[in-house]
Amino acid sequence: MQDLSNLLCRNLAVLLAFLLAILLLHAVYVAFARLFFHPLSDFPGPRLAAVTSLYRTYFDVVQGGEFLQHVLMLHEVHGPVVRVAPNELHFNDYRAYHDIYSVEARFTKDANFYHCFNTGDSAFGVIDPEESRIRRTVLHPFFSKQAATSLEDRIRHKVDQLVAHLEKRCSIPSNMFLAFRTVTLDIITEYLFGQPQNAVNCNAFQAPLLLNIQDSVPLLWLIKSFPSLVTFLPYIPKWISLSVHRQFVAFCSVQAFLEAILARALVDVSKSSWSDCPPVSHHFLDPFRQFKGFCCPSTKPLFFDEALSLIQAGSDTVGNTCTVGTFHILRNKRTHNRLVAELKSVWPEKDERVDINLLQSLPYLTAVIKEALRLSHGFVTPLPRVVGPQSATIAGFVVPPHTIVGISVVAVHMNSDIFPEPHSFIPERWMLPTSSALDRYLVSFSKGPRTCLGSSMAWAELYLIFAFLFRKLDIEIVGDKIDDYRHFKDYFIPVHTGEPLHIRARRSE
Ligand code: HEM
Repeated sequence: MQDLSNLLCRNLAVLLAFLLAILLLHAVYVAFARLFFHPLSDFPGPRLAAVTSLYRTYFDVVQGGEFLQHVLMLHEVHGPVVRVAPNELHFNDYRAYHDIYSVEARFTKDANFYHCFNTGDSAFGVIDPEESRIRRTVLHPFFSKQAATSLEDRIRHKVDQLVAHLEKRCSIPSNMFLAFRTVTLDIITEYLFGQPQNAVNCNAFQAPLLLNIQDSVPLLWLIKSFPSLVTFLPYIPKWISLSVHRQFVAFCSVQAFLEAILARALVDVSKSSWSDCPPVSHHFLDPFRQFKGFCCPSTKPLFFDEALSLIQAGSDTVGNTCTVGTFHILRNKRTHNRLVAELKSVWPEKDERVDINLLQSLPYLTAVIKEALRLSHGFVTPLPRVVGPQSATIAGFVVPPHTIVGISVVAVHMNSDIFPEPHSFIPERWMLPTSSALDRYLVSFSKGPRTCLGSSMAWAELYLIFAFLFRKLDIEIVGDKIDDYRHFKDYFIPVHTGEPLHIRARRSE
Protein backbone atom coordinates (compact mmCIF):
# COMPACT_ATOMS: atom_id res chain seq x y z
CA MET A 1 0.00 0.00 0.00
CA GLN A 2 2.80 2.35 1.06
CA ASP A 3 4.67 1.48 -2.15
CA LEU A 4 1.60 2.19 -4.25
CA SER A 5 1.06 5.64 -2.76
CA ASN A 6 4.78 6.45 -3.14
CA LEU A 7 4.57 5.41 -6.75
CA LEU A 8 1.47 7.58 -7.30
CA CYS A 9 3.11 10.58 -5.65
CA ARG A 10 6.24 10.12 -7.72
CA ASN A 11 4.21 9.82 -10.93
CA LEU A 12 2.18 12.85 -10.02
CA ALA A 13 5.34 14.84 -9.37
CA VAL A 14 6.76 13.73 -12.71
CA LEU A 15 3.50 14.67 -14.45
CA LEU A 16 3.47 18.10 -12.81
CA ALA A 17 7.10 18.68 -13.68
CA PHE A 18 6.34 17.66 -17.25
CA LEU A 19 3.36 20.03 -17.47
CA LEU A 20 5.43 22.84 -15.98
CA ALA A 21 8.19 22.19 -18.48
CA ILE A 22 5.67 22.31 -21.36
CA LEU A 23 4.24 25.59 -20.02
CA LEU A 24 7.70 27.02 -19.67
CA LEU A 25 8.67 25.93 -23.16
CA HIS A 26 5.46 27.44 -24.51
CA ALA A 27 6.17 30.72 -22.70
CA VAL A 28 9.70 30.78 -24.10
CA TYR A 29 8.38 30.03 -27.57
CA VAL A 30 5.76 32.83 -27.33
CA ALA A 31 8.32 35.30 -25.98
CA PHE A 32 10.76 34.37 -28.74
CA ALA A 33 8.08 34.66 -31.44
CA ARG A 34 6.87 38.04 -30.14
CA LEU A 35 10.39 39.39 -29.95
CA PHE A 36 11.73 38.21 -33.29
CA PHE A 37 8.91 37.07 -35.59
CA HIS A 38 6.01 39.36 -34.71
CA PRO A 39 4.93 41.97 -37.33
CA LEU A 40 5.82 44.65 -34.74
CA SER A 41 9.29 43.21 -34.01
CA ASP A 42 11.06 46.11 -35.70
CA PHE A 43 9.33 48.79 -33.61
CA PRO A 44 11.35 50.08 -30.65
CA GLY A 45 10.29 49.68 -27.03
CA PRO A 46 11.09 47.75 -23.85
CA ARG A 47 11.69 44.05 -24.53
CA LEU A 48 9.44 43.04 -21.67
CA ALA A 49 6.54 45.07 -23.07
CA ALA A 50 6.97 43.25 -26.40
CA VAL A 51 6.75 39.90 -24.60
CA THR A 52 3.83 40.36 -22.22
CA SER A 53 0.93 42.70 -21.51
CA LEU A 54 1.66 42.15 -17.82
CA TYR A 55 4.22 44.91 -18.36
CA ARG A 56 1.36 47.38 -18.65
CA THR A 57 -0.58 45.71 -15.83
CA TYR A 58 2.33 46.47 -13.51
CA PHE A 59 2.03 50.20 -14.16
CA ASP A 60 -1.78 50.21 -14.27
CA VAL A 61 -2.46 48.12 -11.19
CA VAL A 62 0.66 47.75 -9.02
CA GLN A 63 1.98 51.29 -9.49
CA GLY A 64 -1.61 52.51 -9.83
CA GLY A 65 -2.45 54.63 -12.89
CA GLU A 66 1.19 55.24 -13.86
CA PHE A 67 1.18 53.75 -17.37
CA LEU A 68 0.73 56.98 -19.31
CA GLN A 69 3.55 58.76 -17.46
CA HIS A 70 5.75 55.75 -18.15
CA VAL A 71 4.84 55.70 -21.85
CA LEU A 72 5.63 59.39 -22.21
CA MET A 73 9.00 58.71 -20.62
CA LEU A 74 9.56 55.78 -23.05
CA HIS A 75 9.10 58.18 -25.97
CA GLU A 76 12.01 60.26 -24.69
CA VAL A 77 14.19 57.15 -25.00
CA HIS A 78 12.75 55.43 -28.09
CA GLY A 79 11.37 58.23 -30.26
CA PRO A 80 7.94 58.99 -31.75
CA VAL A 81 6.59 55.43 -31.81
CA VAL A 82 6.93 52.82 -29.06
CA ARG A 83 5.77 49.21 -28.85
CA VAL A 84 4.04 49.32 -25.47
CA ALA A 85 2.52 45.81 -25.51
CA PRO A 86 2.97 42.70 -27.67
CA ASN A 87 0.45 43.98 -30.22
CA GLU A 88 0.21 47.69 -29.40
CA LEU A 89 1.96 50.87 -30.52
CA HIS A 90 1.80 54.28 -28.90
CA PHE A 91 2.66 57.45 -30.81
CA ASN A 92 3.60 60.88 -29.56
CA ASP A 93 3.77 62.64 -32.92
CA TYR A 94 0.68 64.89 -33.06
CA ARG A 95 0.11 63.98 -36.74
CA ALA A 96 -0.78 60.49 -35.50
CA TYR A 97 -3.91 61.86 -33.80
CA HIS A 98 -5.51 62.65 -37.14
CA ASP A 99 -4.24 59.43 -38.73
CA ILE A 100 -5.76 57.26 -35.97
CA TYR A 101 -9.04 58.96 -35.00
CA SER A 102 -10.24 60.72 -38.15
CA VAL A 103 -13.29 59.61 -40.11
CA GLU A 104 -11.06 58.43 -42.96
CA ALA A 105 -9.05 56.08 -40.69
CA ARG A 106 -12.07 53.89 -39.90
CA PHE A 107 -10.26 51.99 -37.18
CA THR A 108 -12.46 50.25 -34.61
CA LYS A 109 -12.33 50.48 -30.84
CA ASP A 110 -10.29 47.73 -29.18
CA ALA A 111 -12.81 45.34 -27.60
CA ASN A 112 -10.30 43.93 -25.10
CA PHE A 113 -9.77 47.37 -23.68
CA TYR A 114 -13.34 48.68 -23.63
CA HIS A 115 -14.79 45.64 -21.86
CA CYS A 116 -13.38 46.95 -18.56
CA PHE A 117 -16.08 49.63 -18.48
CA ASN A 118 -18.71 46.91 -18.33
CA THR A 119 -20.92 48.98 -20.65
CA GLY A 120 -20.80 46.91 -23.83
CA ASP A 121 -24.43 47.73 -24.51
CA SER A 122 -23.95 51.50 -24.78
CA ALA A 123 -22.96 54.00 -27.46
CA PHE A 124 -19.61 54.32 -25.70
CA GLY A 125 -19.05 50.58 -25.32
CA VAL A 126 -20.17 49.10 -28.64
CA ILE A 127 -17.33 48.08 -30.90
CA ASP A 128 -18.91 47.23 -34.24
CA PRO A 129 -18.88 50.38 -36.45
CA GLU A 130 -22.35 49.77 -37.88
CA GLU A 131 -23.87 49.17 -34.44
CA SER A 132 -22.11 52.30 -33.20
CA ARG A 133 -23.51 54.33 -36.10
CA ILE A 134 -27.06 53.22 -35.27
CA ARG A 135 -26.69 53.98 -31.56
CA ARG A 136 -25.17 57.37 -32.18
CA THR A 137 -27.98 58.22 -34.62
CA VAL A 138 -30.60 57.29 -32.04
CA LEU A 139 -28.90 59.18 -29.20
CA HIS A 140 -27.97 62.21 -31.28
CA PRO A 141 -31.31 64.10 -30.94
CA PHE A 142 -30.87 64.10 -27.14
CA PHE A 143 -27.33 65.47 -27.27
CA SER A 144 -27.37 67.68 -30.38
CA LYS A 145 -26.75 71.46 -30.37
CA GLN A 146 -30.49 71.97 -30.39
CA ALA A 147 -30.96 69.63 -27.42
CA ALA A 148 -28.22 71.49 -25.53
CA THR A 149 -30.09 74.75 -26.15
CA SER A 150 -33.30 73.28 -24.80
CA LEU A 151 -31.37 72.13 -21.72
CA GLU A 152 -30.19 75.64 -20.99
CA ASP A 153 -32.74 76.44 -18.27
CA ARG A 154 -32.00 73.23 -16.42
CA ILE A 155 -28.27 74.00 -16.49
CA ARG A 156 -28.87 77.58 -15.34
CA HIS A 157 -30.99 76.36 -12.44
CA LYS A 158 -28.26 74.01 -11.25
CA VAL A 159 -25.49 76.55 -11.63
CA ASP A 160 -27.60 79.09 -9.72
CA GLN A 161 -27.94 76.56 -6.91
CA LEU A 162 -24.17 76.09 -6.87
CA VAL A 163 -23.58 79.85 -6.75
CA ALA A 164 -26.11 80.23 -3.93
CA HIS A 165 -24.47 77.46 -1.88
CA LEU A 166 -20.98 78.86 -2.37
CA GLU A 167 -22.22 82.30 -1.35
CA LYS A 168 -23.98 80.92 1.71
CA ARG A 169 -20.93 78.97 2.82
CA CYS A 170 -19.05 82.27 2.56
CA SER A 171 -16.12 81.88 4.97
CA ILE A 172 -16.20 78.07 4.94
CA PRO A 173 -13.83 76.69 2.30
CA SER A 174 -15.64 74.74 -0.42
CA ASN A 175 -14.13 71.71 -2.12
CA MET A 176 -14.53 72.56 -5.80
CA PHE A 177 -13.61 69.08 -6.99
CA LEU A 178 -16.86 67.91 -5.41
CA ALA A 179 -18.87 71.09 -5.96
CA PHE A 180 -18.52 71.17 -9.76
CA ARG A 181 -19.15 67.46 -10.07
CA THR A 182 -22.38 67.67 -8.07
CA VAL A 183 -23.67 70.17 -10.63
CA THR A 184 -22.73 68.11 -13.68
CA LEU A 185 -23.98 64.90 -12.05
CA ASP A 186 -27.34 66.50 -11.27
CA ILE A 187 -27.68 67.83 -14.81
CA ILE A 188 -27.07 64.51 -16.52
CA THR A 189 -28.99 62.29 -14.07
CA GLU A 190 -32.01 64.57 -14.02
CA TYR A 191 -31.94 64.87 -17.81
CA LEU A 192 -31.78 61.09 -18.17
CA PHE A 193 -34.35 60.13 -15.54
CA GLY A 194 -36.42 63.21 -14.78
CA GLN A 195 -36.05 62.51 -11.07
CA PRO A 196 -34.35 65.16 -8.91
CA GLN A 197 -31.07 64.01 -7.41
CA ASN A 198 -30.03 67.24 -5.69
CA ALA A 199 -26.40 66.26 -5.27
CA VAL A 200 -25.55 69.96 -5.26
CA ASN A 201 -27.63 70.42 -2.11
CA CYS A 202 -25.74 67.76 -0.15
CA ASN A 203 -23.85 68.89 2.87
CA ALA A 204 -20.38 70.08 1.78
CA PHE A 205 -21.18 68.67 -1.68
CA GLN A 206 -20.58 65.14 -0.36
CA ALA A 207 -23.18 63.43 -2.54
CA PRO A 208 -23.11 59.64 -1.97
CA LEU A 209 -23.46 58.80 -5.68
CA LEU A 210 -20.60 61.11 -6.57
CA LEU A 211 -18.35 59.69 -3.83
CA ASN A 212 -19.14 56.15 -4.93
CA ILE A 213 -18.35 56.91 -8.57
CA GLN A 214 -15.02 58.41 -7.52
CA ASP A 215 -14.18 55.55 -5.16
CA SER A 216 -14.80 52.90 -7.80
CA VAL A 217 -12.51 54.47 -10.43
CA PRO A 218 -9.30 52.49 -9.63
CA LEU A 219 -11.17 49.23 -10.06
CA LEU A 220 -11.12 49.90 -13.80
CA TRP A 221 -7.57 48.68 -14.42
CA LEU A 222 -7.99 45.67 -12.17
CA ILE A 223 -11.03 44.57 -14.19
CA LYS A 224 -9.23 45.30 -17.47
CA SER A 225 -6.23 43.18 -16.52
CA PHE A 226 -8.22 40.39 -14.86
CA PRO A 227 -11.72 40.39 -16.41
CA SER A 228 -12.90 37.27 -14.59
CA LEU A 229 -12.15 38.98 -11.29
CA VAL A 230 -15.59 40.62 -11.48
CA THR A 231 -17.06 37.22 -10.60
CA PHE A 232 -14.84 36.81 -7.56
CA LEU A 233 -14.85 40.38 -6.27
CA PRO A 234 -17.86 39.83 -4.00
CA TYR A 235 -15.96 37.09 -2.21
CA ILE A 236 -12.69 38.94 -1.66
CA PRO A 237 -12.56 39.49 2.10
CA LYS A 238 -11.68 42.89 3.49
CA TRP A 239 -8.48 41.57 5.09
CA ILE A 240 -7.00 40.65 1.70
CA SER A 241 -7.34 44.15 0.32
CA LEU A 242 -9.26 46.84 2.13
CA SER A 243 -8.90 49.27 -0.78
CA VAL A 244 -10.19 46.77 -3.37
CA HIS A 245 -13.03 45.92 -1.03
CA ARG A 246 -13.94 49.62 -0.70
CA GLN A 247 -13.76 50.14 -4.46
CA PHE A 248 -15.97 47.13 -5.01
CA VAL A 249 -18.58 48.28 -2.48
CA ALA A 250 -18.62 51.68 -4.21
CA PHE A 251 -18.93 49.99 -7.62
CA CYS A 252 -21.92 47.94 -6.36
CA SER A 253 -23.56 51.05 -4.89
CA VAL A 254 -23.42 52.83 -8.26
CA GLN A 255 -24.94 49.78 -9.93
CA ALA A 256 -27.65 49.55 -7.26
CA PHE A 257 -28.47 53.24 -7.67
CA LEU A 258 -28.94 52.77 -11.40
CA GLU A 259 -31.04 49.64 -11.05
CA ALA A 260 -33.33 51.42 -8.60
CA ILE A 261 -33.70 54.58 -10.68
CA LEU A 262 -34.35 52.56 -13.83
CA ALA A 263 -36.98 50.50 -12.03
CA ARG A 264 -38.70 53.75 -10.99
CA ALA A 265 -38.45 55.12 -14.53
CA LEU A 266 -40.05 51.93 -15.84
CA VAL A 267 -43.00 52.43 -13.50
CA ASP A 268 -43.33 56.05 -14.67
CA VAL A 269 -43.32 54.90 -18.28
CA SER A 270 -46.01 52.31 -17.63
CA LYS A 271 -48.16 55.01 -16.02
CA SER A 272 -47.38 57.44 -18.84
CA SER A 273 -46.81 60.02 -16.13
CA TRP A 274 -44.95 62.37 -18.50
CA SER A 275 -47.12 63.88 -21.17
CA ASP A 276 -44.70 66.43 -22.56
CA CYS A 277 -40.93 66.46 -22.61
CA PRO A 278 -40.30 63.04 -21.02
CA PRO A 279 -36.78 62.34 -19.76
CA VAL A 280 -34.33 60.57 -22.06
CA SER A 281 -34.68 57.16 -20.37
CA HIS A 282 -38.41 57.07 -21.10
CA HIS A 283 -37.80 57.09 -24.83
CA PHE A 284 -35.77 53.93 -24.50
CA LEU A 285 -37.88 52.16 -21.88
CA ASP A 286 -41.14 52.73 -23.71
CA PRO A 287 -42.14 49.33 -25.11
CA PHE A 288 -44.06 51.00 -27.92
CA ARG A 289 -40.98 52.64 -29.33
CA GLN A 290 -38.70 50.44 -31.34
CA PHE A 291 -35.07 51.46 -31.23
CA LYS A 292 -33.12 49.23 -33.52
CA GLY A 293 -30.08 47.87 -31.72
CA PHE A 294 -31.33 48.94 -28.31
CA CYS A 295 -32.54 45.63 -26.97
CA CYS A 296 -30.45 44.52 -24.06
CA PRO A 297 -29.53 40.86 -24.41
CA SER A 298 -27.94 40.61 -20.97
CA THR A 299 -29.48 40.25 -17.55
CA LYS A 300 -29.05 43.97 -16.91
CA PRO A 301 -32.10 46.24 -17.10
CA LEU A 302 -32.71 47.90 -20.44
CA PHE A 303 -30.81 51.19 -20.89
CA PHE A 304 -28.55 50.30 -17.93
CA ASP A 305 -25.24 50.40 -19.82
CA GLU A 306 -26.24 53.52 -21.72
CA ALA A 307 -27.17 55.34 -18.52
CA LEU A 308 -24.03 54.22 -16.69
CA SER A 309 -21.72 55.42 -19.44
CA LEU A 310 -23.60 58.71 -19.93
CA ILE A 311 -23.48 59.50 -16.22
CA GLN A 312 -19.76 58.80 -16.03
CA ALA A 313 -18.85 60.41 -19.38
CA GLY A 314 -21.04 63.41 -18.68
CA SER A 315 -20.15 64.35 -15.13
CA ASP A 316 -16.48 63.90 -14.35
CA THR A 317 -15.19 65.37 -17.61
CA VAL A 318 -16.96 68.74 -17.32
CA GLY A 319 -16.33 68.80 -13.56
CA ASN A 320 -12.62 68.30 -14.11
CA THR A 321 -12.43 71.04 -16.76
CA CYS A 322 -14.14 73.47 -14.38
CA THR A 323 -11.82 72.58 -11.49
CA VAL A 324 -8.61 72.88 -13.50
CA GLY A 325 -9.81 76.08 -15.23
CA THR A 326 -10.91 77.73 -11.98
CA PHE A 327 -7.59 76.90 -10.35
CA HIS A 328 -5.61 78.54 -13.15
CA ILE A 329 -7.86 81.59 -13.38
CA LEU A 330 -7.57 82.20 -9.63
CA ARG A 331 -3.81 81.66 -9.72
CA ASN A 332 -3.38 84.26 -12.43
CA LYS A 333 -4.57 87.73 -11.40
CA ARG A 334 -4.34 89.18 -14.90
CA THR A 335 -6.47 86.40 -16.38
CA HIS A 336 -8.95 86.68 -13.52
CA ASN A 337 -9.32 90.45 -13.89
CA ARG A 338 -9.63 90.30 -17.67
CA LEU A 339 -12.30 87.60 -17.50
CA VAL A 340 -14.35 89.46 -14.89
CA ALA A 341 -14.01 92.73 -16.82
CA GLU A 342 -15.26 91.11 -20.02
CA LEU A 343 -18.22 89.53 -18.21
CA LYS A 344 -19.13 92.83 -16.51
CA SER A 345 -18.92 94.73 -19.79
CA VAL A 346 -21.72 92.70 -21.39
CA TRP A 347 -23.57 91.69 -18.22
CA PRO A 348 -23.65 94.76 -15.97
CA GLU A 349 -26.65 93.66 -13.89
CA LYS A 350 -25.65 90.24 -12.69
CA ASP A 351 -29.13 89.38 -11.38
CA GLU A 352 -30.62 89.83 -14.83
CA ARG A 353 -30.79 86.92 -17.25
CA VAL A 354 -27.86 86.77 -19.62
CA ASP A 355 -28.28 85.27 -23.06
CA ILE A 356 -26.10 82.19 -23.58
CA ASN A 357 -25.50 83.26 -27.21
CA LEU A 358 -23.97 86.42 -25.84
CA LEU A 359 -21.69 84.40 -23.56
CA GLN A 360 -20.70 82.20 -26.48
CA SER A 361 -19.65 85.26 -28.47
CA LEU A 362 -17.23 86.48 -25.78
CA PRO A 363 -13.66 86.03 -27.04
CA TYR A 364 -11.91 85.94 -23.67
CA LEU A 365 -14.40 83.60 -21.97
CA THR A 366 -14.20 81.29 -24.99
CA ALA A 367 -10.40 81.36 -24.88
CA VAL A 368 -10.45 80.63 -21.14
CA ILE A 369 -12.67 77.59 -21.69
CA LYS A 370 -10.49 76.29 -24.52
CA GLU A 371 -7.40 76.63 -22.34
CA ALA A 372 -9.22 74.87 -19.47
CA LEU A 373 -10.15 72.05 -21.85
CA ARG A 374 -6.56 71.80 -23.05
CA LEU A 375 -5.04 71.58 -19.58
CA SER A 376 -7.69 69.23 -18.20
CA HIS A 377 -7.34 66.90 -21.23
CA GLY A 378 -10.58 64.88 -21.01
CA PHE A 379 -9.78 61.15 -21.19
CA VAL A 380 -6.02 60.79 -20.83
CA THR A 381 -5.52 57.10 -21.62
CA PRO A 382 -4.56 56.56 -25.27
CA LEU A 383 -7.91 55.55 -26.78
CA PRO A 384 -7.01 52.21 -28.37
CA ARG A 385 -8.03 51.53 -31.98
CA VAL A 386 -7.45 48.44 -34.11
CA VAL A 387 -5.87 48.96 -37.53
CA GLY A 388 -7.54 47.13 -40.35
CA PRO A 389 -8.40 45.41 -42.47
CA GLN A 390 -5.38 46.72 -44.44
CA SER A 391 -2.14 48.13 -43.09
CA ALA A 392 -2.10 51.87 -42.49
CA THR A 393 0.39 54.71 -42.44
CA ILE A 394 0.43 56.55 -39.13
CA ALA A 395 2.67 59.58 -38.70
CA GLY A 396 4.80 58.20 -41.52
CA PHE A 397 5.13 54.65 -40.10
CA VAL A 398 3.58 51.68 -41.89
CA VAL A 399 1.56 49.74 -39.33
CA PRO A 400 0.38 46.18 -40.01
CA PRO A 401 -3.33 45.27 -39.83
CA HIS A 402 -4.79 44.18 -36.45
CA THR A 403 -2.27 46.27 -34.54
CA ILE A 404 -3.69 48.26 -31.63
CA VAL A 405 -2.69 51.90 -31.92
CA GLY A 406 -3.27 55.01 -29.86
CA ILE A 407 -1.98 58.43 -28.90
CA SER A 408 -2.83 60.12 -25.65
CA VAL A 409 -4.47 63.53 -25.85
CA VAL A 410 -1.69 64.62 -23.45
CA ALA A 411 0.90 64.08 -26.20
CA VAL A 412 -0.98 66.63 -28.33
CA HIS A 413 -2.03 69.16 -25.68
CA MET A 414 1.44 69.25 -24.13
CA ASN A 415 3.36 69.52 -27.40
CA SER A 416 5.45 72.67 -27.12
CA ASP A 417 5.69 73.08 -30.92
CA ILE A 418 1.92 73.58 -31.04
CA PHE A 419 1.39 75.10 -27.61
CA PRO A 420 4.52 76.98 -26.45
CA GLU A 421 4.92 76.89 -22.63
CA PRO A 422 2.43 74.00 -22.59
CA HIS A 423 2.06 73.89 -18.79
CA SER A 424 1.11 77.57 -18.57
CA PHE A 425 -2.52 78.71 -18.68
CA ILE A 426 -2.48 81.26 -21.52
CA PRO A 427 -5.98 81.99 -22.89
CA GLU A 428 -4.44 84.62 -25.20
CA ARG A 429 -2.96 81.84 -27.36
CA TRP A 430 -6.50 81.20 -28.64
CA MET A 431 -7.05 84.86 -29.64
CA LEU A 432 -4.22 85.49 -32.11
CA PRO A 433 -5.01 86.09 -35.82
CA THR A 434 -3.54 82.63 -36.50
CA SER A 435 -5.42 80.90 -33.66
CA SER A 436 -8.16 79.29 -35.69
CA ALA A 437 -5.50 76.87 -36.98
CA LEU A 438 -4.92 75.87 -33.35
CA ASP A 439 -8.46 74.54 -32.94
CA ARG A 440 -7.65 71.29 -34.72
CA TYR A 441 -5.15 70.48 -31.98
CA LEU A 442 -7.69 70.88 -29.21
CA VAL A 443 -8.71 67.24 -29.17
CA SER A 444 -10.36 66.93 -25.74
CA PHE A 445 -13.50 65.53 -27.36
CA SER A 446 -11.53 63.22 -29.68
CA LYS A 447 -12.33 63.14 -33.40
CA GLY A 448 -13.97 61.12 -36.15
CA PRO A 449 -16.73 58.53 -36.00
CA ARG A 450 -16.36 57.98 -32.22
CA THR A 451 -16.01 61.62 -31.24
CA CYS A 452 -17.77 62.74 -28.03
CA LEU A 453 -21.55 62.68 -28.36
CA GLY A 454 -22.06 65.15 -25.53
CA SER A 455 -19.76 67.98 -26.61
CA SER A 456 -22.61 70.49 -27.22
CA MET A 457 -23.99 69.81 -23.77
CA ALA A 458 -20.48 70.09 -22.32
CA TRP A 459 -19.87 73.47 -24.00
CA ALA A 460 -23.22 74.82 -22.75
CA GLU A 461 -22.36 73.74 -19.18
CA LEU A 462 -18.87 75.21 -19.39
CA TYR A 463 -20.08 78.61 -20.64
CA LEU A 464 -22.73 78.91 -17.96
CA ILE A 465 -20.58 77.60 -15.08
CA PHE A 466 -17.54 79.79 -15.79
CA ALA A 467 -19.65 82.88 -16.55
CA PHE A 468 -21.92 82.57 -13.49
CA LEU A 469 -19.10 81.75 -11.12
CA PHE A 470 -16.85 84.63 -12.11
CA ARG A 471 -19.58 87.22 -12.65
CA LYS A 472 -21.69 86.53 -9.59
CA LEU A 473 -18.99 85.75 -7.02
CA ASP A 474 -15.72 87.14 -5.74
CA ILE A 475 -13.60 84.06 -5.28
CA GLU A 476 -10.27 83.31 -3.69
CA ILE A 477 -8.23 80.14 -3.29
CA VAL A 478 -7.91 78.79 0.23
CA GLY A 479 -4.60 77.18 1.22
CA ASP A 480 -1.23 77.17 -0.42
CA LYS A 481 -0.66 73.45 -0.82
CA ILE A 482 -3.19 72.94 -3.57
CA ASP A 483 -2.34 70.54 -6.38
CA ASP A 484 -1.18 72.43 -9.47
CA TYR A 485 -2.89 69.85 -11.72
CA ARG A 486 0.31 69.07 -13.62
CA HIS A 487 0.60 65.56 -12.29
CA PHE A 488 -2.13 63.00 -12.36
CA LYS A 489 -2.69 59.29 -12.39
CA ASP A 490 -4.16 57.79 -15.52
CA TYR A 491 -7.40 56.00 -14.78
CA PHE A 492 -8.89 56.80 -18.20
CA ILE A 493 -9.81 60.11 -16.58
CA PRO A 494 -6.96 62.05 -14.96
CA VAL A 495 -6.95 61.49 -11.20
CA HIS A 496 -5.19 64.23 -9.26
CA THR A 497 -3.83 63.01 -6.00
CA GLY A 498 -2.81 66.35 -4.47
CA GLU A 499 -4.86 68.58 -2.17
CA PRO A 500 -8.13 69.44 -3.99
CA LEU A 501 -9.00 73.02 -4.90
CA HIS A 502 -10.80 74.81 -2.06
CA ILE A 503 -12.21 78.30 -2.46
CA ARG A 504 -13.99 80.95 -0.41
CA ALA A 505 -16.65 82.98 -2.19
CA ARG A 506 -18.78 86.02 -1.53
CA ARG A 507 -21.32 87.88 -3.61
CA SER A 508 -19.63 90.14 -6.14
CA GLU A 509 -20.34 93.82 -6.72
C1 HEM B 1 -15.45 68.39 -21.08
C2 HEM B 1 -16.34 67.44 -21.26
C3 HEM B 1 -16.13 66.18 -22.07
C4 HEM B 1 -15.00 65.67 -22.64
C5 HEM B 1 -13.60 66.25 -22.59
C6 HEM B 1 -15.37 64.44 -23.31
C7 HEM B 1 -14.49 63.64 -24.03
C8 HEM B 1 -14.85 62.51 -24.72
C9 HEM B 1 -13.94 61.69 -25.48
C10 HEM B 1 -12.44 61.94 -25.63
C11 HEM B 1 -14.64 60.66 -26.01
C12 HEM B 1 -14.11 59.50 -26.87
C13 HEM B 1 -13.94 58.29 -25.97
C14 HEM B 1 -13.43 57.06 -26.67
O1 HEM B 1 -13.10 57.10 -27.85
O2 HEM B 1 -13.35 56.04 -26.02
C15 HEM B 1 -16.01 60.82 -25.59
C16 HEM B 1 -17.02 59.97 -25.93
C17 HEM B 1 -18.30 60.10 -25.48
N1 HEM B 1 -18.80 61.13 -24.71
FE1 HEM B 1 -17.79 62.73 -24.02
N2 HEM B 1 -16.70 64.24 -23.14
C18 HEM B 1 -17.22 65.27 -22.40
C19 HEM B 1 -18.52 65.44 -22.01
C20 HEM B 1 -19.54 64.59 -22.32
C21 HEM B 1 -20.92 64.78 -21.94
C22 HEM B 1 -21.47 65.96 -21.15
C23 HEM B 1 -21.60 63.70 -22.42
C24 HEM B 1 -23.07 63.39 -22.32
C25 HEM B 1 -23.73 63.38 -21.28
C26 HEM B 1 -20.66 62.85 -23.11
C27 HEM B 1 -21.00 61.66 -23.75
C28 HEM B 1 -20.13 60.89 -24.49
C29 HEM B 1 -20.50 59.64 -25.15
C30 HEM B 1 -21.87 58.99 -25.16
C31 HEM B 1 -19.35 59.15 -25.78
C32 HEM B 1 -19.20 57.86 -26.60
C33 HEM B 1 -19.18 58.16 -28.09
C34 HEM B 1 -18.79 56.94 -28.92
O3 HEM B 1 -18.01 56.12 -28.48
O4 HEM B 1 -19.28 56.81 -30.06
N3 HEM B 1 -19.43 63.41 -23.03
N4 HEM B 1 -16.12 61.96 -24.82
